Parts: sequence; C-alpha cells; structure tokens
Amino acid sequence: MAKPVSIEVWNPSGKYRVVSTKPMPGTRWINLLIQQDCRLEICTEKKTILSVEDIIALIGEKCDGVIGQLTEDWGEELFSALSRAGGKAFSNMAVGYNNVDVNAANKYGVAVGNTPGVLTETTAELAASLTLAAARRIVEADEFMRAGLYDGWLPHLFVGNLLKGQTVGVIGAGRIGSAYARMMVEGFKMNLIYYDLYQSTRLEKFVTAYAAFLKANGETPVTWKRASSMDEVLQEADIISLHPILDKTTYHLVNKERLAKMKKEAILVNCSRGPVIDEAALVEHLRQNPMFRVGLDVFEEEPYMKPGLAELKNAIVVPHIASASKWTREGMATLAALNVLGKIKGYPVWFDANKVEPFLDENAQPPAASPSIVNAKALGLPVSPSKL
Ligand SMILES: NC(=O)C1=CN([C@@H]2O[C@H](COP(=O)(O)OP(=O)(O)OC[C@H]3O[C@@H](n4cnc5c(N)ncnc54)[C@H](O)[C@@H]3O)[C@@H](O)[C@H]2O)C=CC1
Ligand SMILES: O=C(O)C(=O)CO
Repeated sequence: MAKPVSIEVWNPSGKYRVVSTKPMPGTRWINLLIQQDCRLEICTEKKTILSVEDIIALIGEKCDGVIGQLTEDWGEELFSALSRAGGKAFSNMAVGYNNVDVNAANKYGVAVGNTPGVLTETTAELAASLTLAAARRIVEADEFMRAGLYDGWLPHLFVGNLLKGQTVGVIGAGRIGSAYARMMVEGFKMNLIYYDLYQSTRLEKFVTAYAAFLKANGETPVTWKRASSMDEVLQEADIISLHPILDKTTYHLVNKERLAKMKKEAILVNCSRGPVIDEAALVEHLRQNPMFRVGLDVFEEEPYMKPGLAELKNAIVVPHIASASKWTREGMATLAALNVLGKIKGYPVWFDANKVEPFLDENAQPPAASPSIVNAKALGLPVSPSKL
C-alpha cells in the first residue's frame, strides 16, 4: 500500500479532479483550472523527486488528469494507474518528454502534453550565458576574487577566448538551437556551422540577411554552413552547443571518440539532456585537456554528477535551470494546465504547437484547445482550425 502524500486542495467541489505533482509558479494556471470546474490537488510533499509509488497514491481512485514533471518516470505503471482512475490526460511541465513512454500512454488512450515555444529564448539565453562564462572564465575569476587572491592587474590573468569571428557549432537546430545560433551570430558576429537531421531554412535565411547587413555597413560578413555530419561540426567549431531531443539516436552522441575530434581549446555547452554526453568520458577529456571548457546545465544521472566533474576548474555546472525565468516558468505551468484541461473538456488540439502566444495572454481567455499534445495523431484527436 502506497504511503499517503501531502496535498493542497483548490475548489474542493469541482467536477473534474486534476492533480499536479508539484506546486508550479504563478496563479493563472490554478485560476484557469478552477474556473472550468476542476478540483485541483497540488502535491506539497517535501521530497524533490516523487517515486512511481508516490504518484500512484496521488492519482488515487478517480483522477481526470495529471500535470507532472520531467523528473518523474511516466511509463506503463503510471499510465495504467491513471487510466484505471478514469484519466485521459497527462502533461509534462517541460518541452522535453524523454521521461514519458508515449507508447504506453497510447495504449491507455492518454493524451500527453508538453510545453514548447514558451521556453525557447530563455533556454537559449542560458546556453549563451554558459558559453560566455566558459569563454571568459567568469566562475573561476569570481572564486579568485572572493578568495582574496586579487593583488593587481596582470597581463596573463584569466585570459580566455574571444568569440567574434570564431565559429559556433549547433547540434540540433530546432527551436532552441536556432534561437541560440541567432544570438551568437548576431550578438557576437560568429560564423555558424550546424548539424540537424532537417534543414533549418529560417536560420539560414537569417544568417544570410545578417551577413548582407554587415557587408553593407563595411563589416566582415558572417557565414553559415549546414554540415553533412556531426563530426564536421566538432572539427570546425570553436564553440559547440547541444540542443537535440534525447532519444536513442542522441544517447551518448558526444562520446570519447567525438570529444577527441574537437579542438583542444573548444568550449562545449549542454542545455539539452545529460545523457546526450557520455559524462564519464567528458570528465576524462577535461582532465587531459585543461584548455577545453564546458558549460553544463544537465547531467547524465541527475541530480548527481559523475565523479571528478565538480573538482574540475574547466567545467561550469548549474542545476538544470535553463528555462528558469519567471515568465517562462509561469507560461510552462499555464500550457501544461491547459493541455490537461483541453482534453478533459473535449477540446481539439491547437493547430500549431509553435504558436502558443494566444494561450499566454493574461488579459484574454485562452483558446478552447490543448496547446500541445504530442500523441494527438496516434490517438486520432481532432485538431483546431487556425482561428477558434
Ligand atoms: N535544460 C533545460 O532546462 C531545457 C532543456 N530542453 C531540451 O532541449 C530539447 C530541444 O528543445 P526544442 O528546441 O524545443 O526542440 P525541437 O524539437 O524544436 O528541436 C530539437 C532538434 O533536434 C533535432 N534532432 C533530433 N535528433 C537529432 C540527431 N540525432 N542529431 C541531430 N539533431 C537531431 C531535431 O531535428 C530538431 O530540430 C528538448 O527536447 C529538451 O530535452 C528544453 C528546454 C529547457
Ligand atoms: O522543458 C524542458 O525540457 C526542461 O528541461 C525544463 O524546462
């Protein structure tokens, strides 16, 4: 028998029972659910990562939908429990959903939501921050100051890398990868090389237009190239930022052999998912190559780091905070709640998960649709017309 978990209840007489496995930022998501006749139960348990058993206890005997987190293991056990409780909707409060077994959800007819678009710029900005912090050795320099070691300007003190005119490599030029590429090209006048399974025409057009603008102003134009292999990016780029989804094609995409192909003074940034890098191989590479630097937001076995990583001066590590801006986190909560609400109310799925702005307008009622359901097609769910 699962242990009971502590909860906070909103609108106790609501017709539909919706569970959120965590308190989430903002209040709009709560108001949207309770205005639409939902009884909302928010888990207030102190422990950070809930077990499958904890979540089964939360689902209980009657539950219409669950808003969950990327730290949870949403597979056969949870989807069967949700289905037994009459539930038809689950949403991750995240764009990545590698913690969700979508086939298991399909088997039980449960719609799976995610939160694209609202975190694109925020996540790209953190990748850019890690890039700058690594290039200019900001964390090392900060530690040095606080330790009282600064005794005057020196020609060799914390010399780092200049970004301007260097090449930025992007692996996975989707929403976030493209936003990051634009920041680095436009902000720092870097040349771009990218690798993705698909061509990013919009990104290519942007860099072409920016190059023309620079040229017209008498400046050296930036360049772009779509690489035909990932190794081409690793060999040519001075900065490499990883932005693919995590699936079996991207697991340990960066391994010992690929690390060896990168420039000795390259900077590697990861704001995607930890297992995209073989972290043990990375620790060894950082040890052997003190001028190689990394900025990591995600880790192979969160919340842990592989032994040795924390001691390395050429690694900057932050705790999976890439989407942590107030606007983004409140937007993620809103989208996740509306994914679940939309399915409960029998609304269609929004026509374009990349155009979620109408759901985020605080001064208007959101459209009667679920903003982003990843298995809409598999479940044969209706899709809304472009205007509701
Ligand atoms: N650290 C954090 O807090 C955050 C992490 N993320 C991670 O970033 C990922 C990407 O998010 P979005 O840009 O919104 O997704 P997206 O779907 O727009 O972009 C992913 C891109 O990866 C490409 N891709 C897939 N397999 C590939 C492969 N084998 N090699 C090269 N490219 C490949 C896809 O074609 C696509 O263009 C999410 O799935 C999530 O895991 C997202 C937000 C915040
Ligand atoms: O959305 C995601 O995929 C995250 O990792 C957290 O924002």
